[in-house]
Amino acid sequence: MQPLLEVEGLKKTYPGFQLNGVSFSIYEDCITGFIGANGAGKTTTIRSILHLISHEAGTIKFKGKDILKTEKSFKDSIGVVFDEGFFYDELTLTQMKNLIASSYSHWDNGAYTHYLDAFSLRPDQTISSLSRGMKMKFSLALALSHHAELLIMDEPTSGLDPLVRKQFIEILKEFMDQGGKAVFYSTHNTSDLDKAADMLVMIDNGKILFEEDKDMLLETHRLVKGKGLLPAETKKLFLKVEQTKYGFTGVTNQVEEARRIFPDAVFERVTVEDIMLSHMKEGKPV
Ligand SMILES: Nc1ncnc2c1ncn2[C@@H]1O[C@H](COP(=O)(O)OP(=O)(O)OP(=O)(O)O)[C@@H](O)[C@H]1O
Repeated sequence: MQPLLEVEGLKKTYPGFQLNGVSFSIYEDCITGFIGANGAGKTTTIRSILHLISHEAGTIKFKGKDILKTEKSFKDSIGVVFDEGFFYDELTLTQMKNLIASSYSHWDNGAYTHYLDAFSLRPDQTISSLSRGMKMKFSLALALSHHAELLIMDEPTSGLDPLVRKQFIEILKEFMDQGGKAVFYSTHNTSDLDKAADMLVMIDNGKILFEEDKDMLLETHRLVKGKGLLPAETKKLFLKVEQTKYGFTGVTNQVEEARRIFPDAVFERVTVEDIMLSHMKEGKPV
């Protein structure tokens, strides 16, 4: 796998919070989900990558080149979608598009019209008349209309209904089918990542907890449900385990050992949410 974007040693300090040497890569032909609790540092990381905020240390390379030295070509190569689009409410979609299109070297009006049609958006509508879902679709249409190689999105699906989220995933897959592309997006909708993600990057309290292939994670973890009281000395087999008066439920990545010790327990496949929760303890990393 070829890294398209490499983030190395990113540091950004706010009072009471620090991105602390954040490093990870976004690979070509991969949809990478960026997960973590509220306040973990997802938006701060994305804004630092996009240079919307300054950072104190760290390098960001796109196709092996420092983006500070290739600012214009990096901007041309990425499509960006935020939770709330940065739009002027009083403008029509066409007026807003014209403003944005002029800053890209390879704007493709045919592609833009295609997406506007596909999303049932009217060019003469004003931004203020768009619902949340329509705004996201408009953002996506803009992000996909200048031959971007990498889509970077911060919670693009927050507050959207399941049907729009399904459509969103279909568009991402269509984008990826072109080949040589990559998507990086933060979300709390982990069930979408079960369907769409190839890689997962998890951040907690400003530090990367893991950067893994999703299928590998799902393959190497199991949700274990057993009866009775869990012996204290076996707790270390679990990333997180909960005991009730009826039995215990926990996520393990030591599946063979757990099967040996709990032959009567039920072993179920995990979801991205199970993995995420198993790495968090009441908002703090284990
Ligand atoms: N402009 C700012 N000034 C001061 N602190 C900030 C600023 N922006 C973010 N922070 C702090 O940085 C931390 C990380 O915030 P960030 O928005 O990156 O988290 P997040 O993972 O995107 O959270 P969420 O899932 O809730 O969107 C939080 O503690 C937040 O309060």
